[in-house]
Amino acid sequence: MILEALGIRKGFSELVLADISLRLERGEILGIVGPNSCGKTTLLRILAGLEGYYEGEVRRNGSLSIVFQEDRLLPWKTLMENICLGLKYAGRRDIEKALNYARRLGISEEDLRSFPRRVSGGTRRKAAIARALALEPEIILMDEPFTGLDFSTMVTLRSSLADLLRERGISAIIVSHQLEDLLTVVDRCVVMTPKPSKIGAELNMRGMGLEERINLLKDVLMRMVSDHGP
Ligand SMILES: Nc1ncnc2c1ncn2[C@@H]1O[C@H](COP(=O)(O)OP(=O)(O)OP(=O)(O)O)[C@@H](O)[C@H]1O
Repeated sequence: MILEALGIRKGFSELVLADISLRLERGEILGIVGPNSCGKTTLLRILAGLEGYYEGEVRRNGSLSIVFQEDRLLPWKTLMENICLGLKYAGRRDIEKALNYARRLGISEEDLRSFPRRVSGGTRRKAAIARALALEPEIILMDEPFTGLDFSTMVTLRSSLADLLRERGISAIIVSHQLEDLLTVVDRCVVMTPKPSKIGAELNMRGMGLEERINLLKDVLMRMVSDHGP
């Protein structure tokens, strides 16, 4: 186990996460799906240590980076400078390695030298992911990495990202509404119920083809809708 959540409970004006327990194994890619506002982002923030108050426990056995839903790039710095920002603060000099992650994700040399406003949304998303990978974390948490991208960007990002994670043995949790893209890359998937949310189902998808994965998830979602209402 590299990351584990035990009995997480968290609310704001109302209870959002009622009782969430999950476990990420070393080298595993875990998907999280769930209805709007069930608390997926809040859960990622708790796993990353960014939420001050919650009940339950998070256990972590490795370094962690998070990719937020918004790219959060500094507009006055080039993509290259943005990607290397964390390295600079960490006092590290392995810039070439960081830029290689960016290239592997499909960012061109020209875009690397450009400011965020000059490049496409897809390239900004890739830069945000490259910035997180540049720190060479053992765990990466990604909030909606495939959402809002055009089809070809999504397909190339999905495969280059999965290759990089597998190659480097990085353990990952990916939250996504893009079910087909998510299911293509995960080993396992957990499904959250509507809030106050719990884990409604846990699906081991290793060794399954995409169609089988989609059908399995569809069945589970249909069952959960009939149990919890729309
Ligand atoms: N800082 C906050 N203050 C008050 N309420 C919050 C805060 N953060 C989240 N919430 C509320 O908690 C609930 C869960 O939000 P969260 O963004 O975690 O859900 P989500 O599943 O990621 O949503 P989506 O599917 O829309 O991305 C929502 O009702 C949201 O309004």
